[in-house]
Amino acid sequence: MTRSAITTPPPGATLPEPLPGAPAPGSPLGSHYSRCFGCGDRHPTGLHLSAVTPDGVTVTAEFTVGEAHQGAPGLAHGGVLAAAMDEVIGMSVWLFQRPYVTGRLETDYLAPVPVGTTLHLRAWCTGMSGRKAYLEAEGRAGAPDGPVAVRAAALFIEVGMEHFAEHGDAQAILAEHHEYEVNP
Ligand SMILES: CCCCCCCCCCCC(=O)SCCNC(=O)CCNC(=O)[C@H](O)C(C)(C)COP(=O)(O)OP(=O)(O)OC[C@H]1O[C@@H](n2cnc3c(N)ncnc32)[C@H](O)[C@@H]1OP(=O)(O)O
Repeated sequence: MTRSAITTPPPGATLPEPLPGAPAPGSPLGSHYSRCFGCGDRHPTGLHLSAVTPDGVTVTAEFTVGEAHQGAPGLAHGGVLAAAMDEVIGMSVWLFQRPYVTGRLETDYLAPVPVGTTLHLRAWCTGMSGRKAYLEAEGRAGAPDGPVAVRAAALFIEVGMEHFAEHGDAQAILAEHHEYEVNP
């Protein structure tokens, strides 16, 4: 991965440990929003990622490239592949039980990805420092040990839950996250 200094953990960054209450290894991670382009099952043309965590700190997921995801005829759009990287990284950082958003996402495209290909995605954290989490992801074509078609490195920034209510749709949050208080 040709990651930049911005997505490289600084000296002293720490690696996450599985937290109490983390999903059991192999158990599916839920969608954070049913209409999310990345993971929502109610999004008509989204990526429909469903993920599992093998160990409480990393995430694996599958994404099958569909007709709605093309750039060149018959090939996945690069922005859609970046979205898949963003989503699987977002799912992995969700394991830390604090809300984060993408600050920076760097993507390397190593091979074209034809429609119908299933990408086997994996995301992991390379370090945490204050509000910053440094993460990487890869997508392998056809099998978990298939050739790497896309790679990413990212800087995610921790925010308060109010970030989503202030800038987004508070009613939609309440409809899906019953544990969330808009005015705590
Ligand atoms: C209800 C359930 C929902 C659950 C929802 C779950 C959603 C997950 C979805 C997947 C993830 C996404 O797509 S999220 C959507 C895409 N991303 C976004 O919309 C984020 C838009 N950006 C922002 O809102 C803001 O810029 C923030 C929050 C990232 C940062 O603003 P801030 O809180 O004011 O903090 P700020 O001081 O600027 O930055 C903190 C530190 O991070 C550094 N920093 C910040 N951005 C960058 C950057 N791009 N490149 C380098 N460094 C950066 C700063 O230099 C600083 O370093 P230092 O000076 O401290 O050293």
